[in-house]
Amino acid sequence: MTEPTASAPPGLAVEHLSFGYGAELVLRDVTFSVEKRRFCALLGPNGAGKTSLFALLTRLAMPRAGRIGIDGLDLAGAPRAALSRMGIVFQQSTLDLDLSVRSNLSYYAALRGLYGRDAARRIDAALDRLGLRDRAGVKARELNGGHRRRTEIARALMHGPQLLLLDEPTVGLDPESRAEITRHVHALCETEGITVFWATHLVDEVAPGDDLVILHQGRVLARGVAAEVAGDRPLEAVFLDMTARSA
Ligand SMILES: Nc1ncnc2c1ncn2[C@@H]1O[C@H](COP(=O)(O)OP(=O)(O)OP(=O)(O)O)[C@@H](O)[C@H]1O
Repeated sequence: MTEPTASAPPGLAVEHLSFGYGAELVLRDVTFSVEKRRFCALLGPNGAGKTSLFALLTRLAMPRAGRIGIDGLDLAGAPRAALSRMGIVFQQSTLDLDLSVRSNLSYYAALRGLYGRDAARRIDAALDRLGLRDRAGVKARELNGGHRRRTEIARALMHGPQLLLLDEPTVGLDPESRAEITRHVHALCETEGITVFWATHLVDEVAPGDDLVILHQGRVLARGVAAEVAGDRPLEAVFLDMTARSA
């Protein structure tokens, strides 16, 4: 995790961000940055503010204070250009269950202004990336939870984003599918060279070499490489201690 430099802006920069739904703030002076092509886990218990932060990153909500940079672009100043660099997987599934995997991707491609051969090529590439080519014709309703999530990740990558945001993408999955999706996205980060920002409340989804931001009650309690944040103790114990201490 590095501070921004003039030559290489971070994939994601969050600076002094504050936000609340009413009088009370649910994000307070949140600051961190993620270097390009890194996997960063946003780890926080229920109610920490993870989904609220995602709402700000995707401009579904506006901050009270602070700034968000995407690949060197200011999200408030150049929202279209900044958003076009992002792929997003929300916590709640947004697949049309009555459409096939391919049709779900085609529909989304059209929304992104992608048609014809270009769209077909991108869809095939996205299906291959997520190991879904043999399920292209299957209705989303007939997929298991893990394959539905993979379809959403494939869809989020179709327009070639530099930054992939995932809000608790393994919620509701069985342990095997959860481990598989977590592994898959870590691999994508390496092979595709994209920056990944992954929200979770589950410590076992964080690899020792990942960047890590621990969020609790709207505040950043720790940030850095996960192994360094953990030190010589298991990350789970450090996380539980930190969140209990600040409660
Ligand atoms: N629409 C809303 N109106 C008012 N308060 C809200 C709203 N959405 C969230 N909150 C509150 O904001 C705080 C942060 O919630 P948020 O959903 O961002 O946390 P989270 O880390 O994503 O939690 P979870 O893992 O449970 O989804 C919580 O106290 C929550 O009750």
